[in-house]
Amino acid sequence: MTVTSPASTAAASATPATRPPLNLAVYLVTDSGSMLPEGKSVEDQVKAALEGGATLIQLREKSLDTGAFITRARALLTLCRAYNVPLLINDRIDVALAVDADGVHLGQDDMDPKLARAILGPNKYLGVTVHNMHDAERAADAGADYLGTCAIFDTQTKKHKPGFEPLGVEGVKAMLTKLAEHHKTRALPVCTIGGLHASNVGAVLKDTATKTKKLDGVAVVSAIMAQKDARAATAQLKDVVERELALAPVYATREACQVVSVAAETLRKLREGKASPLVHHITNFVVMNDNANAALAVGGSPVMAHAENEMEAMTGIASSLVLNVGTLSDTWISAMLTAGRVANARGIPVVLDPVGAGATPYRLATCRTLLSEIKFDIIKGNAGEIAALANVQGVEQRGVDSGEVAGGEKASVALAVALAKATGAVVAMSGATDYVARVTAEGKTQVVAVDNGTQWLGKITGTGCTTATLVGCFAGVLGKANAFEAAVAGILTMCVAGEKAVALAKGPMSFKVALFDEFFNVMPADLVQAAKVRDRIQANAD
Ligand SMILES: Cc1ncc(COP(=O)(O)OP(=O)(O)O)c(N)n1
Ligand SMILES: Cc1nc(C(=O)O)sc1CCOP(=O)(O)O
Repeated sequence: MTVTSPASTAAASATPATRPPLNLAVYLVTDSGSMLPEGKSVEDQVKAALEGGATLIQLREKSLDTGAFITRARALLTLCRAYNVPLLINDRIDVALAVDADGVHLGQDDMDPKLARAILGPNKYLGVTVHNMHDAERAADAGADYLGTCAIFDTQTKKHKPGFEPLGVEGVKAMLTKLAEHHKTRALPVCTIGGLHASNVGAVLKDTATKTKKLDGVAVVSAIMAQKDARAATAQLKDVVERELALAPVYATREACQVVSVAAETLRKLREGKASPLVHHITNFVVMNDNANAALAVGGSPVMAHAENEMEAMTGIASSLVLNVGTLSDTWISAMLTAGRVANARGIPVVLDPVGAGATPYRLATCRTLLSEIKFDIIKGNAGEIAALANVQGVEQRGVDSGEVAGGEKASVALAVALAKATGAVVAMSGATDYVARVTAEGKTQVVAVDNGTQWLGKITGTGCTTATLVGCFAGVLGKANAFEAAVAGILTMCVAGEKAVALAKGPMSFKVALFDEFFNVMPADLVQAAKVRDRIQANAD
C-alpha cells in the first residue's frame, strides 16, 4: 500500500522544470454535493486523498460562485503544493489563471482546446474529455497533455445527456487501439472515468490494455469523495492501480513512441529513395554477402572494402562505417584502424560489432585497441560480447552466437549501461529482449528495451552481424547525433522483419529467404504497429 508524505519543498512556479509531474494513475475529481460524508469538507477529502497517494487532483464545481470557487481553489492548491501533486480546474480557465493552478480539464462543450491552450500558455496542463478519434485529434492538435475518455461505466455522480451510452471496457479498448494507431495521439497519456472503484479498476486496466497502448490511470469521484476514510480508500485504489500498471509492459510511453516514430520516418526515407546511405563495411567472410544484400534490401548502398590503401578514399565518401571483428587478420586490423580514424575525422558514424570478443585473447585485444584508437558511436553485440568489452565476469558465452546474463533485466541493463559509460558509445545489446543504452550529454542514462523478435533469428548464422548492417544504414541517414535512435531503428527493423518472416518459414533456409524479403518489404507502419519498445526499464525490471 502506498501512502504519500508531504513533499519537503513546495513547487514555487509552474515552469516545465518545476511544475508537479503529470501522473494520471489515481486521479481525483472533486464533488462538493451530498455525497460528502457528514462532517467532511472538500478540503478534508482532498487532503486525505493526497495522504493516501492521489497523483492528480481536479477541482470540479458546477454551481459555486466565482469568488467561492477561487477561495476553494486556493485552499486546494496549498494542499497540492505540499504533496507536489498538480491541481487542475474543471472548465474554468479564469479560475485556474486567477490562482495559478497547474492547468484545466475541458469537455467537448467547453472552450475550444486550441483557444484554451493559447490562453493558458505552454506551461499549464491541458486535459480534454474525448468521445471519439475526432475529439482526440483535435485535442492533440491543440497541445493537450492528456486525454480522458468519456464514461466507461454508468455513474450516479453525473447526469449524462439523453442517449449517452458509456463506452464499456470494449469501447475504451477500441479507443486505445485507435489512439495508438494515430501518430498525433499515440503518445498522449489517457485515463478513463465513471463508476470506477477499488474492486473494478484492476480488471478495467487489464482488460482495456492493448499490445500498443494502455490506460495510464483512472479518474474517480465517489470512490474517494464519498468515503468516510478517503485516505484509506485512495491508498487501496493506488495499490491496485500501481500493481496493474507495473505488471504489463508499457509499450507506448512518450519516449518509446518518439524513438519508434524516428525509426519509422527514417525507414520511410529509405523506402522512398530520399536517403540511400553508403555503408562501408569491414566485415567477416561468413556474412559479407548477406550484409550487402540486407543493406540493399532496406534501401542502403553497401560497400565491402578491406584494403588499407583504399580506406581514405572509400571511408571518406561513406555515410557510415561498420567494423566487424568476426574473421580477423593483422592486415584487416590495420585497415579498420585507418578507416575508423578517417570516419572520426570526417564526422561519419562508426558501428563496432565485436563478434566473439571474449572468445580469444586476440579478438579481445583487437577490440580494446579499436576502442582506444577509434571513437565508436554504436557498439552492437550480444551479452557475452558486451560483458567481455566491459570486463564483466560471469556472463555465459557459447561460441560467438549468444550470451546470457544471470540476474534478469536489471543485470542486463546494468551491463549495457556500464559499457555505454565506459566508452561513451550507444550500446545495443541483443538477446531475447534487446537493450539500447546511452549516457546523454547531460549525464543521464537512457535505456530502451525492444521485446520484439523471434527465436528463428538465432537459427541462422549472421543475424547479429546483419543487425549491425541495418544499424549502420540507419546511422548513415540519422548521423552521429542520433546514434541512439539509429541503434533502436536497426534492431527494430531486424526484429519486425523476423516476426513477419516466421509465418513464411518451413525451416532455417526458407526463414532466411523470407527474412531478406522482409528487409525489402517491411514498411514504416509495420514498425509502428509491431513495436514493443519500452522505456520505463527500471520500473519493470525484476
Ligand atoms: C478526468 C476527467 N474525465 C472526464 C471529465 C468530464 O469532463 P466534461 O466532459 O467536461 O464534463 P464535466 O466534468 O464538465 O461535467 C472530467 N471532468 N475529468
Ligand atoms: C465527472 C464525470 N465525468 C464523466 C464523463 O462521462 O465524462 S463521468 C463523471 C463522474 C464520475 O464519477 P464516479 O467516479 O463517482 O462514478
